Amino acid sequence: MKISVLGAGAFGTALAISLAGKGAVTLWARNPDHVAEMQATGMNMTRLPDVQLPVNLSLTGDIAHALVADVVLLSVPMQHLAGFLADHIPQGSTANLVACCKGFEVSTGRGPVTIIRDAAPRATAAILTGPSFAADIARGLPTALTLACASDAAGQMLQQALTTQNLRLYRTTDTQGAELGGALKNVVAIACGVAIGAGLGQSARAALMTRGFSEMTRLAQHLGADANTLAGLSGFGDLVLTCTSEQSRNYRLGLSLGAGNSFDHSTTVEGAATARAIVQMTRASGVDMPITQTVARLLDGTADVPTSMAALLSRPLKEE
Ligand SMILES: NC(=O)C1=CN([C@@H]2O[C@H](COP(=O)(O)OP(=O)(O)OC[C@H]3O[C@@H](n4cnc5c(N)ncnc54)[C@H](OP(=O)(O)O)[C@@H]3O)[C@@H](O)[C@H]2O)C=CC1
Ligand SMILES: O=C(CO)COP(=O)(O)O
Repeated sequence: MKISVLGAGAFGTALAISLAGKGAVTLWARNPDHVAEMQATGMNMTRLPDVQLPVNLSLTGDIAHALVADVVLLSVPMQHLAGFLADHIPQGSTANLVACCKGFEVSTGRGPVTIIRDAAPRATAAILTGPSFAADIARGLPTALTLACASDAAGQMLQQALTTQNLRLYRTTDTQGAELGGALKNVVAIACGVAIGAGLGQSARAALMTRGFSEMTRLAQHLGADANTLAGLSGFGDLVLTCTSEQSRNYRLGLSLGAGNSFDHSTTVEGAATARAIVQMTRASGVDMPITQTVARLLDGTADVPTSMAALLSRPLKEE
């Protein structure tokens, strides 16, 4: 079984390291200088410093070479996925394509699996998502993720192919639920970061996590996804990790916003664009998404932290 990972960011590199422990893996980076640097140093200094790349991991800038694989992992940021597929994956492709990104596209409201299906309708489209920091996977720490694929047979094959000694995959056919969990938890993590950054305390964070989970489940059910998927690794599991750790870039963006500090906007923070995408998606449907709307307003600069918190606290009282 030959596996290729397209995108040598932190997550793609970590997955490639883990998978190289059990077979032939190719890691593709778009920048030839980046490939040369990784080959020379045996590390991905820019994206995953301090981690040695296995000697059997093949590094390439040649996408045609990388596409000769049984399974292709797509590890580019969400807002670039559609353009990346249009540039590199033939429309008639029958490959096994696994999205390794989290979010919704601002311009169309599509999630990663839908984007893959639209770009290559004959391909097998799947998503790998759940609670995991790239640095943990790369260091071989135990991690459990969700592999979602509409075809259970293909999902079983991918589950076997992508499970490693320390990376344990659970399987579902609910791709929509898996997409939504991974996308929405990032938005709630920004909100939690804001609360902690603004000094509102751990109780406020617990409230945001719980009501955020309720919001995630509400939207998922409205769209026809399975609430059980949201309660699993790709939803609840990733929410817990991302809302409680400063390793998370989404949470750190929230911390900066809450504390009034600057933030490096070249950092990959999927929840920012996703908050905007979800607000657009839900505008007509009437699904109540107060935390997502608050995060979108904070990011757009149309509300400040005290006003936003006051607005959340003054919502009409209701049953839990
Ligand atoms: N980091 C983590 O712990 C985890 C990340 N994820 C998800 O993985 C996805 C990727 O994140 P992550 O790896 O952390 O991001 P990084 O910021 O570490 O890296 C992004 C990578 O994408 C590449 N890239 C950016 N734009 C394009 C493009 N248009 N075409 C091709 N390649 C492109 C970058 O290339 P270049 O270096 O040349 O700029 C870089 O290699 C995100 O959706 C994230 O939510 C999921 C779980 C854990
Ligand atoms: O998705 C992640 C953990 O599962 C990584 O979180 P960040 O993108 O916020 O760093």
